[in-house]
Amino acid sequence: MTRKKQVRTVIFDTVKKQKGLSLGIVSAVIGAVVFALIPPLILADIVDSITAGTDAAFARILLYFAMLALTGFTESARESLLVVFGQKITHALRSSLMDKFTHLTADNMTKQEPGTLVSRFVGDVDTVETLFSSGIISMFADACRIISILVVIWFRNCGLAIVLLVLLPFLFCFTRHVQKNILAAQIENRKAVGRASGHVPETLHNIRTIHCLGKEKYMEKRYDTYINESYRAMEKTNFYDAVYSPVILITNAVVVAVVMLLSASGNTTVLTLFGMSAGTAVAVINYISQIFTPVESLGMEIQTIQSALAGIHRINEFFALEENPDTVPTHEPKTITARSGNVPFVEFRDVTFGYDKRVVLDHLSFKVMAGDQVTLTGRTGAGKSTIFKLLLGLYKPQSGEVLIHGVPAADIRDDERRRLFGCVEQTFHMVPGTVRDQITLYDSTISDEAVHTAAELTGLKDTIESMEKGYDTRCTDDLFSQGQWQLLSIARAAAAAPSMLLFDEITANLDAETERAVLSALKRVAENRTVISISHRTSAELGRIIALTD
Ligand SMILES: Nc1ncnc2c1ncn2[C@@H]1O[C@H](COP(=O)(O)OP(=O)(O)OP(=O)(O)O)[C@@H](O)[C@H]1O
Repeated sequence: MTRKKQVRTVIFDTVKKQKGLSLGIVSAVIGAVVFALIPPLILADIVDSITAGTDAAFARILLYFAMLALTGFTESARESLLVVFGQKITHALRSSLMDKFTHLTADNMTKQEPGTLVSRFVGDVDTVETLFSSGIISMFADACRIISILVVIWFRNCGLAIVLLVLLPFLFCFTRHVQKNILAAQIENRKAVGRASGHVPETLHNIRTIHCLGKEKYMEKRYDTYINESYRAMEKTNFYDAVYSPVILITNAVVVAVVMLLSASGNTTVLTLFGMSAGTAVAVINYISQIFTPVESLGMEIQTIQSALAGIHRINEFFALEENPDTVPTHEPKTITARSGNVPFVEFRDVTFGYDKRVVLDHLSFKVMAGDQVTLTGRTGAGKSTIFKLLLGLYKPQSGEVLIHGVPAADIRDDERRRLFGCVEQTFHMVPGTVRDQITLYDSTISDEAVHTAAELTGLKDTIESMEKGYDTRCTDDLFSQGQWQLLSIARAAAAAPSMLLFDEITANLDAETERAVLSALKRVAENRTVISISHRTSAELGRIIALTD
């Protein structure tokens, strides 16, 4: 099932939750547009009074400054409220992305590249924030400002209004051209940055192989290529950024000059369109600079919006990925572990499964009864670990059924799954925290007694208790040897007292002596439990053998 979440729904939910803030933004936007129109009109009046030889009332001068202050105040209120709103959106989006990530199907989760994922959580979400702090709402405010100024100019100097009406579409086309090129360059840059950020963890992950094969230069070169691609894309963006603003400013200056020249001409026809009083001239110059400023920022805002759209598109793609179904069980909760009798603990009934189009398991059938201890063997890539993934409900079979006590494995609830299965893999995956946290995995239902018993069963008790802080020692990579980590892994599996243990080649990376220690711990923990283990080596085999053949 896929939750119908999209960037749009996250934004609407935030607007609904932040009603006061949203209302404040709307008032500040309207206030800023209206108040910005008034000062030039008052100024025109004052100048006309002075040129007519009458006294410019002190109150009017005060009002002019008060209006200027009010315009500044509403504009900064708008900016501040938009920044706060943008941060609320960022918070909501990151929470939703994390929620989505934790619900992804195993298949989708393993396909995520770390670099791309990070750029989605950080870069793409930031672009959506700028959509609000300096994008869509500022653009709407600027559009309202342009229209309102045009209307006022029309009543004061219709010739200038006509000039602006002719000029603005050209400016708009120029702006669009610049924006399109900037967007293309930004997408190129984002891809290159994604590749570069993915390259660092990839290098770290494979550092030993790189050193062994002497591939340091190759890795450096690849990183340089990604950085250069990003640099070239950034250069393109900077070029268009640098060209855009001067063109707008020069046009502003030319329009003012032309209108002033025309209004000073003696031609009566020209004067019917461009003639104006000294006060109106002052107001008009003011308005012209006011109309060019929003046109200039409109260009930047459209650019912000376009790059945010690319970010929104990528986030929506992520939101559209398939999720694990909400485990609404088809069975009564807490009944699976209790079932026994003739129902097999595990049954693979004519199971066919593969990743993408490649078939890994082809019509596989076998049963494991409660208390059985079996070992899966087969050539590498035969699908042994895949059987575990199906058992744990991480994947569903393409045909056939994987049943745990008669219930499809994928339908088992998460809390019940930990009571059913204890899984030990080839390597230990540490969680941040103490030795106790490694064993309990933060499950508060696992008592201290269970933790101690698990440590004792695996032979780790003395080692842990000899540490200064015992079970409360914070774990670091060098706290235990490889074999001891593996024993801790077995303790983790045993602590929840699961009905079944799954061992995936747990002695694969160990020397002979450590292997013996791990195997004897494994045998103690496996006593009276159902066990399925994967093994290439006969020494590690446990009970009945199920061989996977081609
Ligand atoms: N998440 C995945 N996406 C795509 N292919 C996968 C995935 N996991 C495993 N495979 C492929 O499926 C096949 C079976 O893998 P699996 O790990 O189950 O084999 P295995 O028998 O456990 O092998 P080994 O003994 O080497 O661990 C392999 O060819 C592997 O490359």
